[in-house]
Amino acid sequence: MPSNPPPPQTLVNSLASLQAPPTRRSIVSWVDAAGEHTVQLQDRTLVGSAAESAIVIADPTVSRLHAEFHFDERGLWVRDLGSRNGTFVENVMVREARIETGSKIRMGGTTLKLGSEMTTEVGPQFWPAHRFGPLVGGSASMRRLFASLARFAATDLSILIQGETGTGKELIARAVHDASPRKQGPFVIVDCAAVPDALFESELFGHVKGAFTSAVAAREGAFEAADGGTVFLDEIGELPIAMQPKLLRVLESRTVRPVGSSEHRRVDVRIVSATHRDLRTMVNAGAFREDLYFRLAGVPILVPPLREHPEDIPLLVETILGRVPPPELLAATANRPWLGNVRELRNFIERARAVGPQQALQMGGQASTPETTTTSQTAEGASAVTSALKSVAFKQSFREFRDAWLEIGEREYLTRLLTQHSRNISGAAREAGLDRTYLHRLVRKHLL
Ligand SMILES: Nc1ncnc2c1ncn2[C@@H]1O[C@H](COP(=O)(O)OP(=O)(O)OP(=O)(O)O)[C@@H](O)[C@H]1O
Repeated sequence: MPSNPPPPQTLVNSLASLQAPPTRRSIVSWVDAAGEHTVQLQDRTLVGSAAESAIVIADPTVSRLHAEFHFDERGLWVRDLGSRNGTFVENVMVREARIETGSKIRMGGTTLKLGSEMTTEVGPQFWPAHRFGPLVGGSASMRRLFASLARFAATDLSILIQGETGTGKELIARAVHDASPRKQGPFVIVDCAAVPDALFESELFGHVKGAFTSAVAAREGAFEAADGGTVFLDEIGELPIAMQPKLLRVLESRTVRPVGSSEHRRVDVRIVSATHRDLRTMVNAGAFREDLYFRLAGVPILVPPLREHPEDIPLLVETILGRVPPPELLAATANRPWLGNVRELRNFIERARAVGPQQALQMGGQASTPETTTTSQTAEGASAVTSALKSVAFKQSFREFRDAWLEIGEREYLTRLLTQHSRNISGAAREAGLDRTYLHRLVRKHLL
């Protein structure tokens, strides 16, 4: 593994070498119950309502394996696979037909429009499986994401993961590390939202004994601890502006200088960072350095919110539950906004395990914003807990029951604590006897 810093031009070149010259590709666009979609066609592209299809159409009038697009030397074809409601090209029912840019293809009640676009993408556009390491997802957007992760994990390029809270950014960072040649090396997480400004430099680069008053012993920073592996900079948008040039210098020189030391130490790390913010708008607002942004975003990855790929919910529920979910649980997860994304879905499933889907729904799993968390809601939460306890379905193991109730109790405690302290984390942590960093994590975990 190269330990010397790749100069920016090399970074650009190595990215360019992964890209093919622009070519024209066929795309189809459609609107269904899950929203608007555009997908690039491969040599053979299966279309249906089954989650395993390359193009998944959320429409019950579309058969699970409805039709196939395929190319041959004469052009692009659509072939009906014996679907229930048929495939139509310009309103004529077809078994197989050649189609061209602009053609309208109707499958059941959904119309797909054929278009084209210039692209430089190479490699498999869709990951062939519904899993990538610990991540699950069979939707087109997740399988496209998995294909990018697989492709870039093998490189040493810096990856910037952007997505709403609970979309799986940390899990993605781990999956990238595990799929990379550095997988035997360490994976070190720095939660930039939880590090006090004064300790940032020491947290990242370490310090020598006596570097500052509380430095009673030398301490290794995250970069040295991750030597040979990956540093995951979570919530990178919270990195104080004063730290940004220091981080940039380390990324450029691939050396760190612990606080209080004059010695520069060489480190060999891969950087993966994540944020729920749009760093580009922060750059425009002067809150984030443009040069650092480009250093971090060698490969920008956008993780879709759960509401944009609701077809993945059943698979996620099954994975979280560890077995085929009962129909009433699946029904309870449908048509909800899931503002807290997969984390909120996980919390909901854990509550539903303890009290059943209906009670879990009544207890409210939706993310509440600071502005909307009121004392009356807290009281409602408390009575919901009390009534939920009365109707516990003692179906699961003791361990599952206990864990689910701990979650409920934890959330209730934190809600009251934060309300009492007007969301002042330091004050709340003091009263609760918790470390501020830990409280911060709990608050994020429960979407409070
Ligand atoms: N695609 C997925 N497959 C399986 N589990 C997932 C997936 N995405 C997220 N999760 C689960 O959802 C929860 C939240 O994921 P994670 O902590 O990675 O989100 P995040 O985007 O980093 O959140 P935050 O921005 O709040 O830190 C975790 O329990 C994680 O295991």
